[in-house]
Amino acid sequence: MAKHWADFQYEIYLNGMTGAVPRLPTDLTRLEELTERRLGPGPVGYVTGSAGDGSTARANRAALRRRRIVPRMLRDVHERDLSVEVLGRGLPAPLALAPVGVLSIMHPDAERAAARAAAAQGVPYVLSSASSTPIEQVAEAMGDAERWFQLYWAKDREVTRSFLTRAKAAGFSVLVVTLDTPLLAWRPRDLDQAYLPFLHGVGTANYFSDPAFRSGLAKPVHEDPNAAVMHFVGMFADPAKTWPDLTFVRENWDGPIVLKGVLHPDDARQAVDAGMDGVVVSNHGGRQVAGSVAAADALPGVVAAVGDRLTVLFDSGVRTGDDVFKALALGARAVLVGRPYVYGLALDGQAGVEHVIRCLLAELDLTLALSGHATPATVGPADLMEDMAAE
Ligand SMILES: Cc1cc2nc3c(=O)[nH]c(=O)nc-3n(C[C@H](O)[C@H](O)[C@H](O)COP(=O)(O)O)c2cc1C
Ligand SMILES: CCCCC(=O)C(=O)O
Repeated sequence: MAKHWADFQYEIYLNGMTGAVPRLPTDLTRLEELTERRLGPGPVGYVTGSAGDGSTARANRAALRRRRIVPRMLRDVHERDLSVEVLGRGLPAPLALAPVGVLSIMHPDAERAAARAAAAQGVPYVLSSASSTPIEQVAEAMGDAERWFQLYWAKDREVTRSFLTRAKAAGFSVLVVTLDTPLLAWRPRDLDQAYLPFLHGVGTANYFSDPAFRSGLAKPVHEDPNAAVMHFVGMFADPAKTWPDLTFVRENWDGPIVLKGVLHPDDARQAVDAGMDGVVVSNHGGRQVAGSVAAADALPGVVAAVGDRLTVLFDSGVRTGDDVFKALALGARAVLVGRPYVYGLALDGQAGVEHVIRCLLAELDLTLALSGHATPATVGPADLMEDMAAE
């Protein structure tokens, strides 16, 4: 029998018999406000902030809330199974932790804590290129748990080649190539405080640990750390790249490759032509193009264009189990979640990240059951209706 994630509900109530209540709220939409009070203004602005006036991040939430579930009754949901197959791997649930850089500004245990939490709960951890912990050390913290690597596709080919070699050797299976960040967007919350996390003593240790990166520096990192950070800022991504350049990535990675940040159906079709295995429909949590289409509004078009040829994943704005349900209903195979687990990390380290995963999946399990589904496979557009007046 598959694990019933909803059992977490009665575990919480039973623990309550000894006076214990969860350390963090079980309504994950409340974590942002708590994090605002916990972290310093620089880090909190960086994690909660978005591009421009924040309209894309708000649109992401609105597009999910606007879709309402139409539950079905009497459909035997006694035995449920949330497991899904994604890119040839069996996952216990349709969820992965999104790549998030510089986690050391959120919690001293940083990427190791997030990776351990993912491993403990069995969901894939997607490690950011811009992590504050080197690739190998994250792998070591994870044992043989499922791990994916997110590539910032550098100007310097040798850095990209080196990252891919290191990630492969460290047991990362799926490559996630982020396309939506060829430049860092206009982010007023960071600009108004003149706060660029990489310049505040946390650097991007993953780059600093890389021999190919270091060989591009005029002076060793410890002699001029700010110059090293500015070198990173100038080379971590490459606005000159075009679709044919993907050949290089394909030739240097023999596992599945997923393109993250696809919103237009024609770009999804180009991903097929480029021999890719999947896409993440995402607007980077509203952090890149202000005024962009909401990710959930872009999802059906991408699914219609390539859903039979590529694995379509989704992120941007997922905060609750019913949000995950809605993304599945719109055609996503699985979702990535970003800020909520970072808030969990900031508030309670590894335990906080595990709390977020368990709440999301318990709520998803119950949403499925209460809507008449025993598995994600049966969920589809007929489970949703649109309510333009929804709050
Ligand atoms: C603080 C922060 C740092 C991020 N760093 C990266 C990164 O290094 N690479 C990447 O592909 N996406 C990065 N993202 C975007 C996430 O992977 C993901 O697309 C986004 O957070 C999803 O939206 P959500 O936060 O609403 O769940 C970052 C997001 C945040 C909030
Ligand atoms: C250099 C880019 C860093 C991380 C990122 O993707 C984000 O802040 O959204």
